Amino acid sequence: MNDGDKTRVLDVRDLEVHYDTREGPAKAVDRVSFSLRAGERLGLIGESGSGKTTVAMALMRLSRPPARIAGGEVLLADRDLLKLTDAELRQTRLRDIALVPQGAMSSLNPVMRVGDQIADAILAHRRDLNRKAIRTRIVEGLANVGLDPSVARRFPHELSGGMKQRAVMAIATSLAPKVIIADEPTSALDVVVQRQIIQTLGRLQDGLGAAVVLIGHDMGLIAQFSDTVGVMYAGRVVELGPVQQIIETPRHPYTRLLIDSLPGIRERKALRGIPGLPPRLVNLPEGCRFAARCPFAFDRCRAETPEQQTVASYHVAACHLYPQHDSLPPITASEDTA
Ligand SMILES: Nc1ncnc2c1ncn2[C@@H]1O[C@H](COP(=O)(O)OP(=O)(O)OP(=O)(O)O)[C@@H](O)[C@H]1O
Repeated sequence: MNDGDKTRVLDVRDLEVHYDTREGPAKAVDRVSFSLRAGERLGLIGESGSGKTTVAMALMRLSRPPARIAGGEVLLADRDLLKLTDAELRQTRLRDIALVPQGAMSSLNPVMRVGDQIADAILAHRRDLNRKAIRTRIVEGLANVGLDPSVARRFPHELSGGMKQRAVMAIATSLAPKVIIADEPTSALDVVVQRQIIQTLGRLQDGLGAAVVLIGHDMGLIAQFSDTVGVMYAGRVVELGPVQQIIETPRHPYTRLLIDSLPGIRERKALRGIPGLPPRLVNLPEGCRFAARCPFAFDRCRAETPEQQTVASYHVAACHLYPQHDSLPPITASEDTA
């Protein structure tokens, strides 16, 4: 029986990433856990600085000083990526897990034709393929992201922003990875192109049967794409659950404020307007990282870090309101304007 769609392809457990600073470690990613099944789409959302890119880099084991993976596991099938040798890691990247990095321009080599860049990615793994087979794969790879075969002969500067992003997606998926991490693949593109790129990512993923982690700060775009949404705040996943539940009955106060701050979820606006600022990540006191901005905070929130609680089926929230409550209490007028 093929139960591939039920198989966990990525299991992230208690991932911790610190930036070493003169004042001590900044805990930019703190015990982040989530898992993905084949074909699943997880959207990871949070304000700027919440740790999304730091997670993406750690999932590829691309963290560089001052960033340091301080703990946890990244299980691809049953292998912990954090324990692989450098040679094993080179084989695993692109083939098992691939990153569509933030900023297409900076990830393309400006002095190399697009086709050669795809060929390089393939050749790093498939020395057995001859020129014709590689050529076929380049044309297929370009077609999969909606690009004409002629793009293979072009240099990055000859392409529009959207085409560059598609070219990056073609390189990242040239070895048919099982997991694709897409870090804000639409930032710096106009709204129409953004939607097209997300649709292309979806089609590409369907074709490959891959799982996707889509990182972004646009709840509309994330909601449109994802099956599951993880909400990050100051380095922690504060809520994780099915997209519809997250939108309709958010349990964590931060998620609720995030959604309430959107003029209309379908209008695809960026996050804005939660009063206050996230905490500094060095020398953090015990307690919930959101407590200072939370309309529901009580003494325990400032003293004890909340762990994830199951709040509904496949839905967790890291908040001391649970499991005592079924849902989030209403925000009163005075709290609303606080
Ligand atoms: N080189 C660094 N040294 C110290 N702290 C850093 C460094 N790089 C990032 N950080 C901190 O790590 C935290 C997470 O940053 P990260 O870039 O992962 O956030 P993000 O959610 O991806 O933001 P964005 O949406 O703007 O890309 C931030 O609070 C940032 O201040």
